[in-house]
Amino acid sequence: MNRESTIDNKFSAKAVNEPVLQAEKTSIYYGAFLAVQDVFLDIYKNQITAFIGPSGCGKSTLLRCFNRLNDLIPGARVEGRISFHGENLYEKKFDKNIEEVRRRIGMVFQKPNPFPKSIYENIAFGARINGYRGNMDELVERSLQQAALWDEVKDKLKQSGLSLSGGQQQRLCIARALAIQPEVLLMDEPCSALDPISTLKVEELMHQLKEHYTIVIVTHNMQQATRVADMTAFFNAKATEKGGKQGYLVEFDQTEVIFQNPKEEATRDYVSGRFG
Ligand SMILES: Nc1ncnc2c1ncn2[C@@H]1O[C@H](COP(=O)(O)OP(=O)(O)OP(=O)(O)O)[C@@H](O)[C@H]1O
Repeated sequence: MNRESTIDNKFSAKAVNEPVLQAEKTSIYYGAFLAVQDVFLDIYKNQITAFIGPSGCGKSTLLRCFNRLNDLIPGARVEGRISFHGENLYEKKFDKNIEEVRRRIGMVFQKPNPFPKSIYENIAFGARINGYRGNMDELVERSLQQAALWDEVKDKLKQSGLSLSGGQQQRLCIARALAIQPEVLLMDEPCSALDPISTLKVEELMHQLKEHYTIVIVTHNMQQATRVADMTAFFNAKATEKGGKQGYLVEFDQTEVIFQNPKEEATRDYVSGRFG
């Protein structure tokens, strides 16, 4: 996508909202391998932004940069800028505060990964580590309510989180993320391990959560993107001379534009199921 059309898209969406996170000419490497190149993208407050595109185009790689989770991968490196409320997230100032970055920008993974602890402790543990001094019972209830799980677990808070169904475990992980009061939730294919009913529950939950949180979701499920996302970014990958693949952002716009009237032919082909 050329820079001008990115700017056009940016301005049309900016009129609606302010960006919380921004990628500006962001390229991400694993060692010498350039996985994603020159991404310009804004994530708007209280909106859901979906990343879609074929396997290996760098959706998860970019997502993990938004809370510096890629720092944990040896050899991973970011060029260009990622900013959070206008401040460069990769500045030294944030190096010392990386836990705070990840508290404010939480993450939910593909596979539900509750701690092997009680349902109650799954919520309380992180809050305690983050220095929460308020009423813990209230926080546990509030977080489970927000994650639309309270009614299902209120009578068994001492049971292991691992005793819950997959869909419940994922909502427990969302509750755990919410308990440390983030501003942003990054969700990497949060429903791919769930059955259709649990998937719909998580999607309903996302609609409720966006009133208070900004959400970015990586999804392979295009119906899911159309159901939940306000904005959608379509990524693709091109073959490199060395036989690898390099990801790039093709088009970023309001979800209905991406699915009904995209500007790029590649987007049209992908959303109509012609490749991917
Ligand atoms: N930890 C890593 N070390 C080295 N290369 C990696 C690592 N993680 C991802 N890659 C490479 O970076 C590229 C982008 O991968 P990424 O997982 O971000 O793509 P994706 O679009 O999320 O794919 P999928 O939809 O299959 O999850 C791929 O070529 C992948 O092999």
